[in-house]
Amino acid sequence: MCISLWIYLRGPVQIVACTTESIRIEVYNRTANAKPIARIYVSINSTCPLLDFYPEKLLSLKPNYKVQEKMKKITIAIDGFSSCGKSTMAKDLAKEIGYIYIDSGAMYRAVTLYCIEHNLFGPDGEIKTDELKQDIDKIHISFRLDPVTSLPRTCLNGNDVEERIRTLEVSSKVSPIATLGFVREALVRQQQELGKEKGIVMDGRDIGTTVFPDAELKIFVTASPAIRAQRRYDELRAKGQPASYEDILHNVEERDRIDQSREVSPLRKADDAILLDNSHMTITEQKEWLINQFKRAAQ
Ligand SMILES: Nc1ncnc2c1ncn2[C@@H]1O[C@H](COP(=O)(O)OP(=O)(O)O)[C@@H](O)[C@H]1O
Ligand SMILES: Nc1ccn([C@H]2C[C@H](O)[C@@H](COP(=O)(O)OP(=O)(O)O)O2)c(=O)n1
Repeated sequence: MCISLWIYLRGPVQIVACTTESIRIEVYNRTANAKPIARIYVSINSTCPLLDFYPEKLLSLKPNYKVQEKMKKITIAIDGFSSCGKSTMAKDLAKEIGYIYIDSGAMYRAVTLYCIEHNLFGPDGEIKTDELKQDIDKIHISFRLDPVTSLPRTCLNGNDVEERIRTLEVSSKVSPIATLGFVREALVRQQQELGKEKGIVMDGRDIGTTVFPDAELKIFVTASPAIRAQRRYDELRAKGQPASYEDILHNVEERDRIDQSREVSPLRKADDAILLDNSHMTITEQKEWLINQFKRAAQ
């Protein structure tokens, strides 16, 4: 078993719970303060050794405590099609209300990057499933908080891979990886562990249906494939990464197809999810819309 923790500790630390399955640590201000400024959950499970931790309160530079304090702590699931703005919305909301934000897609992307780097794709793009199964114990995913942006950065076996998991190569290989039952089982367990205490916004494909079926607020986001491809194209160009609109559109459509048709936890709207088509909404408009949904659900 291997445990690695990276966190900027800003105060006294207290281990509040320690079982054979998990350790829960709270970090306090040096000044007397009843509330922890960070909570870290580390799950230890020999069949699922992927580790995650999240310094909760450090996520928010200025969380809107006024909104949060008088409301109940809930779970927010944001699912939907590729590149429609799920993580943008989820991050914006989490910052506003001081919740944990987890990008579950980043976890599938990190497993994909591991496969690329360890030659676990065959010449025709087929996954060497048996070898990946053997290696799954060696894949450690965690989130490290960026001290400048206060947003989580994805780490794979201790290395920051936040940029490398966003390339078109990873995007084009991630959907087949996400169809594998044993990969999904390992990641879903981790995601559920992270959300045990509520106060979390998680985005992905199966959050409202499989990971948190009891979430108090479920959103299902969509936008037209052309608009989604354009958004991803603009993003890659802005980062100075080479991009072809046609390749991205093809990738978006192909991933939609695989995500919707896979056997395990296919992408679908939960019956109790609210549908949002943000094709013609600005980022600010969708943020305001989502905050209103939160206020209603957390009352
Ligand atoms: N309403 C919007 N209008 C224009 N661009 C948007 C909107 N929402 C998100 N974006 C941009 O679209 C791109 C994809 O958004 P992202 O949040 O990464 O999508 P997802 O998490 O669904 O894959 C990002 O560059 C983001 O800034
Ligand atoms: N909960 C999740 C999250 C992502 N996935 C899969 C499906 C997606 O094609 C990949 C990558 O997800 P990601 O959210 O990063 O993809 P986009 O940002 O929408 O392009 O992972 C999944 O199967 N289940």
